Amino acid sequence: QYGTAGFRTNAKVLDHIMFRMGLLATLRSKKTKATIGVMVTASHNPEEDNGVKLVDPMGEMVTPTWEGYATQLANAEDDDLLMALKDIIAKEEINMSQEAHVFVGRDTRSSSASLSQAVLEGVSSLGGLNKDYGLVTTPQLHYMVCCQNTRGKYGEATVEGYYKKLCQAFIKLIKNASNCTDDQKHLSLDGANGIGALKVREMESHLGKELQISLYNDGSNGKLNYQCGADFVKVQQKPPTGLEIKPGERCCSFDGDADRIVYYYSDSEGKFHLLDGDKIATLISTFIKELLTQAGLNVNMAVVQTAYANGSSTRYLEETMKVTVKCTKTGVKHLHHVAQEFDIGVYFEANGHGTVLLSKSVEDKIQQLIDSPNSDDEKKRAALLLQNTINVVNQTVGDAISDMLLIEAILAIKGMTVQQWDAIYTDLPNRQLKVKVADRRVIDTTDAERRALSPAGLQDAIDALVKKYSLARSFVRPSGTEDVVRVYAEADTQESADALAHEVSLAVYRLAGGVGDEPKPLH
Ligand SMILES: CC(=O)N[C@H]1[C@@H](OP(=O)(O)O)O[C@H](CO)[C@@H](O)[C@@H]1O
Repeated sequence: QYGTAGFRTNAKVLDHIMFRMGLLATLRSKKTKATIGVMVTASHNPEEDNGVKLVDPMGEMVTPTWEGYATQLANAEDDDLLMALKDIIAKEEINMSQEAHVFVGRDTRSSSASLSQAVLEGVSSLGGLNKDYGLVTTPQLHYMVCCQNTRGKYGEATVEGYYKKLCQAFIKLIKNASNCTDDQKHLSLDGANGIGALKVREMESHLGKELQISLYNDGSNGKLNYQCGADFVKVQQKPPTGLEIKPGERCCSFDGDADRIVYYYSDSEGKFHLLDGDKIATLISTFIKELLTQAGLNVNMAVVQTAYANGSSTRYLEETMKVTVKCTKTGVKHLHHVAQEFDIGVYFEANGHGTVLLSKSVEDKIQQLIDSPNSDDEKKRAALLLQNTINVVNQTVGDAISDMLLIEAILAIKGMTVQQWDAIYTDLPNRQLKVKVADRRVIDTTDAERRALSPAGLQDAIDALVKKYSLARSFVRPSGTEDVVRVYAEADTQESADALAHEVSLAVYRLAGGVGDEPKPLH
């Protein structure tokens, strides 16, 4: 039901672009008669400084038409702005006397205050009504927009309401964890020097003693996402700077706007182990599946992944867990929509962005079990656990805070250590690389981006390279957020994954118009 459309630029984003995003959100609100959110936030790449995300309850902002309007407005010269607005109003048949409501949030970068001010001015200039939530995480703004558009059914549209909803559910869940020691209640958290760190601090008083968080990279001196945060940890496959990692201890990293999370630990030999979005999806879906069985509920559940999901996770889910797995294009908007097609859809990108969606009919069935005098104790317990799971989850979008609470609760209830969770299946070694090309649009893909249709010969070259290695898989796709082609490879050993990724990068460089120096081998 929810979608975001990102708008980013490598150049310094000027206030006037933000002003125009305020105009766009106002038009969208008038068109849909719903509240729209605008989040001013950086991308995960510390070099790409500014961005804005539009939170749209109709999920329509993600269609090419509205993305096109965003570009049209952002690029219009001052003299043409009125024309561009009139054009959109006419095409969308927008009734300008309709009220408009826009919620605005921002992250902790020093530029965010003036950028969000520009958004607010854009909204006011078209007569829209705005509410400035100030410093919030992206998923918190999504939550507010949802509460507003469901007239409070989803919760209370305040930051306090968000903490209360999630923490109360977490505390109810954790009551089912017997023999949880203080050690197990401890978590080290890398806040990516971003808004998530501030918000976790704010939330702590609601958690009581049930979860003890040591916060690192809390923004007091480091730079947002720089050598820390979920994306750095996932791509570099190493711990963030600024976090003291003690052997065996459970750690996690948020990204800068707190919509992604990854877990990790280092073993007694100092080897780093990453538990990414695929491991998270596996843990959550297994937990929910067990509860559904205990509650005697037969519902249609699926895990939604992208091509970046580790092959081992897909195999484990399908073959061992007998869970339906779907693969979509990269980008949460794609995963979210596919997850909605199921009674329960657990979706995660490998990078740690994801959540769980539950249909109204499943929620009703769970409530009936809780209310029914005929349910036995086991069924009732399972149904209550499912209900509190639903309440701890932010169903509007992937949310690092909510995911963290759910994961912590599951580990405590199952009495599972991070090592046991990691041992559910073993990731295939993998490598992600980037290749610069003159025009990344020359690469066209199909089959959820797993196969390249163009340029000619590229897919054949990849197929031939993959054949050289065992358990290997590789694909390339143009990034949607950076001017690069991304290369992914996995294989039975790290050396093979690295070699395959390098060879595929060379094929891209040669067949898709690489620029600059030829990619060099990793070793
Ligand atoms: C491989 C990878 O991590 N890709 C990321 C990245 O997209 P690209 O289209 O690959 O640039 O940014 C997206 C938005 O944050 C995120 O949804 C996606 O998963």
